[in-house]
Amino acid sequence: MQLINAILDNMQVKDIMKNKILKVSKTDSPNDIIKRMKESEVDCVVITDNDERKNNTEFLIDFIDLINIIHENISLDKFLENNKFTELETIKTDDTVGKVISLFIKGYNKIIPVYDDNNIRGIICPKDMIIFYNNLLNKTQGLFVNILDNIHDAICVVNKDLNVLVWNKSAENLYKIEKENIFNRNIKEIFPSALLPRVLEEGNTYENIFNSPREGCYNIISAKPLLDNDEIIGGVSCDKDISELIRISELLNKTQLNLQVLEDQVSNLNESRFAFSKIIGNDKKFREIIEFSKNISKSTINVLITGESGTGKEVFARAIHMESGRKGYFVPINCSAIPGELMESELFGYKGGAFTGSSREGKAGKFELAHKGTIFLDEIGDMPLNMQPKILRVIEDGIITRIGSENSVKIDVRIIAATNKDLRKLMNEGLFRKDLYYRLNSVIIDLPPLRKRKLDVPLLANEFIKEFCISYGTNIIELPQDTMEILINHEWEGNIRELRNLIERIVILSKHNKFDISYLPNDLTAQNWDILSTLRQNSTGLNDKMNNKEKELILNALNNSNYNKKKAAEFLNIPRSTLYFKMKKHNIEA
Ligand SMILES: Nc1ncnc2c1ncn2[C@@H]1O[C@H](COP(=O)(O)OP(=O)(O)OP(=O)(O)O)[C@@H](O)[C@H]1O
Repeated sequence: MQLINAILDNMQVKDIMKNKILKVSKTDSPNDIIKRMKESEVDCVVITDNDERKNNTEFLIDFIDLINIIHENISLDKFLENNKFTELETIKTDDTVGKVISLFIKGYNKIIPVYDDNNIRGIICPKDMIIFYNNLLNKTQGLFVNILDNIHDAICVVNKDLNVLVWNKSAENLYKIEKENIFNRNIKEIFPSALLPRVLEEGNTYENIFNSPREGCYNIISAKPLLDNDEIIGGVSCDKDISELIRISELLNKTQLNLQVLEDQVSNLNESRFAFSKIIGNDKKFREIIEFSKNISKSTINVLITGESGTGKEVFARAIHMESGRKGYFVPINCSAIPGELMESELFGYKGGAFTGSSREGKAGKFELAHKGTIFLDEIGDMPLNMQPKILRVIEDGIITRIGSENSVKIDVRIIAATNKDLRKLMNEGLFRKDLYYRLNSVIIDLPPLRKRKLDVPLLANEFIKEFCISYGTNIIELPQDTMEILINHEWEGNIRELRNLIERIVILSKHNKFDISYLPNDLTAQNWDILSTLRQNSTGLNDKMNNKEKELILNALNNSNYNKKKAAEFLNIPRSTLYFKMKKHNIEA
């Protein structure tokens, strides 16, 4: 109704009035006027003669008035004298249509003349108004149906007898019932357990009730009674189709589950990759170091790992973290790789907008990231002097403050530092703080260089061969004994890293051919030339010895048989043709 009123109040009388007006004189005969009205197809006429009884100089009479005049056999003039016009309502061209409608609603049922500057400009007939109003109702009803059909939720309206009055397109789709098949039918007949009968019976509102009308179809229903002056005149329900949501949520659950499984697998993989069990080495001293490291893993004691480059310091640090069972991350930071001026922000982070170019949200530092985990300060010997007291403070108080922030954060981080430098020497040179050194070295794990556990070389080499052959998809290659000897005797300044890189090179070069000694880098073969030549010499000597022995045996057989080749061949237990061949090979005259 509000919508109709708004439409009516936005239309002016001049938009709907009839402006075809037939003007007649009061001296004209009523029969003649009726005839002209028919010809002109108008419902009423305007009598234009001046009359002092009215302000208006024009009067309006309609078809019925004229019939009465003829019936009563009086003149038009007499009819006008009877003052009937005082009963006519008047209206102006720019009045709202709403004003006209309210006149008719109040019971007025005659033509309304429309005036503008005291002149009749048009008329409004009750009959036309009924048609206009009816059209308007139909249009607004169409508009409502259109609106309802475009609502994503299924809407159902029933009257107080539970007969369906409204059933929108979404309801058709959701319940697979066409409007024509449900209109005016009792909702209970179609949905015996529908919510609306309960709503009308109890007068209660229900919200967000879960419902699954058929397999794979899920919805949430809200329903409330429709009231007119506290009297229930029907009910409306609104059903949200959440089948798609449920499907997506099931999918999400499944995906989450898969993700969890994958995450578990990855973390198992990672864990096992870095576990102590994956550290290769049978050297007695080295095994003792592994055992010792395992034992201190569970504590939170700070650890300093020393050893030449490539001896496995990071491998040990990761294994200690893994074995410790700490839930946080293992966060490695290479102190020699970070410029001094960035070190503080890398380690402690910064508050948003702390300095030019810093991100607005700020950034957590490595210490924060390692909360409940382990931070690995690799190459600690390269830690700038000005940073060392700050590291000491974190070790002592477990507190960090982001650059630019006034708030300190308490963290729980296990510290493992590593170095291939002599920290004592650095201390003596004033490049490393004593207090920091003594804080870091609660436990020292000193890893031996590879040249001090030479017997682990074949073990490591074969493990790396397996690893790279698998990752490059080649057949597992076997290193000849002489090559292995070279590897065992090599100095390995780069330690395990150098060995690992070399094996990778060999595997790549051997991909399409068999392994060849030339695949070893020149410096390695040059360094080990002595071993190589001894090995070669040994193998050449054997061949020569065997050849000499063969010649000696053949000459003996020939001498004993007086150079009778048949007898000599029989003696040597070889075919005569083979004897001839071998005599030729050893330059023995026949
Ligand atoms: N015992 C081991 N078993 C198997 N692989 C090892 C072992 N020790 C080291 N490695 C491998 O050797 C390489 C070097 O190890 P790592 O980075 O731990 O050495 P590092 O002492 O930390 O070196 P740097 O001092 O240069 O940082 C890595 O590829 C690592 O996987």
